[in-house]
Amino acid sequence: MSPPDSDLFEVREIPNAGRGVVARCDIPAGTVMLESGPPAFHVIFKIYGKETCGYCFYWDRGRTLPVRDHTTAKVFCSEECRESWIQEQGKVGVNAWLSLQDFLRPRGRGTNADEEMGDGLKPQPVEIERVWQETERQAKLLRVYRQSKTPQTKADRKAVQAIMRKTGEAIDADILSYFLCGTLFRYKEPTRWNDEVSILAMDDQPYKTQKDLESSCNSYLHLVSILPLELLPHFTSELCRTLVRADNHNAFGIRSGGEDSEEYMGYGVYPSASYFNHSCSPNLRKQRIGRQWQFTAGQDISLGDQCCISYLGGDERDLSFSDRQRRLKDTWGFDCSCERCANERPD
Ligand SMILES: C[S@@+](CC[C@H](N)C(=O)[O-])C[C@H]1O[C@@H](n2cnc3c(N)ncnc32)[C@H](O)[C@@H]1O
Repeated sequence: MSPPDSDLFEVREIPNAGRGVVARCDIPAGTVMLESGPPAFHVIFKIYGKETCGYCFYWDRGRTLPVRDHTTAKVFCSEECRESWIQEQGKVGVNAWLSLQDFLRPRGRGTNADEEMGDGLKPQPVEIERVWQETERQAKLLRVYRQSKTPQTKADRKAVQAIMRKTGEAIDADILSYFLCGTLFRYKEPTRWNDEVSILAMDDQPYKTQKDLESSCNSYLHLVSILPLELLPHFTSELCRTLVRADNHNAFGIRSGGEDSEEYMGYGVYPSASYFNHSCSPNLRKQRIGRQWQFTAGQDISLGDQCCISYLGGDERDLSFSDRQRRLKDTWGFDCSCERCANERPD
């Protein structure tokens, strides 16, 4: 279990910023430092689902793409991408996406991506634990119900129906997709899950509101009720909780055009790219090329320098010290300790 390593950089502890990437040698501007490979797990929001290639994330200015798979509701820019997607998902994966689509289709079930997730305080760890424990209790009933070969008691059936009724009002296609993608990753790549995902920086308070927490718990119950039985033992509340905790600190936005483009189509976690800390004057540039991110030295970097990207969007880099600090705290939950902030911090 170790972070990525290369001839150009190593991952080290950085004062006040956890681990970070440090140059192992002098690196000339323009050097490609890292290509991340595809995301371990990601989501393309439902509203962009018909316009974004399910494999390579190609987006043609909102036009519908030519290759459509009606059963899984995925679209692709080419037959080749469709074939690659099918191969990557495997039989179990394709079946799982079919089950999800069957669940979503009849009721035109939607997305909360752009919806107000409600006001209120961030749930604290104790409250998060309580809600997930209650959810797990309900999930156990659902699992027994689905796996049981013997007829259920009337009371059990009623209990299961009550759970599904309760959760049925609040269905979030985006969280469901994200959880399913993460589940398939762990199912297919258990070693990478242990070595790369479980060691990422995790957020202990990842839910913005109580409603946000409930959406996650409901999505877990929905998937317990519909996933192919083969996947069920691999799909746990612990997995869902890790996916949410990891995405808050590590996800990269998947945008349509350049890095700062307006169309925010989804997000993904790329473990090898998760060790770049933020700087308000970054020395790396990042660019999404299809399914992966490429990180390039934006200037000459000296041996021992920390290699940083910017977590802020285009114009945000011009914000004042206090506005940048607020933005990073609100969105990412940390007090920026980069060199520029240290220099601009009023005494
Ligand atoms: C993608 S991770 C970067 C790697 C992380 N430092 C680690 O130890 O795994 C993002 C997290 O790193 C920390 N971080 C990144 N840039 C920082 C900065 N400029 N100042 C303080 N903390 C920072 C924050 O905790 C943030 O949520």
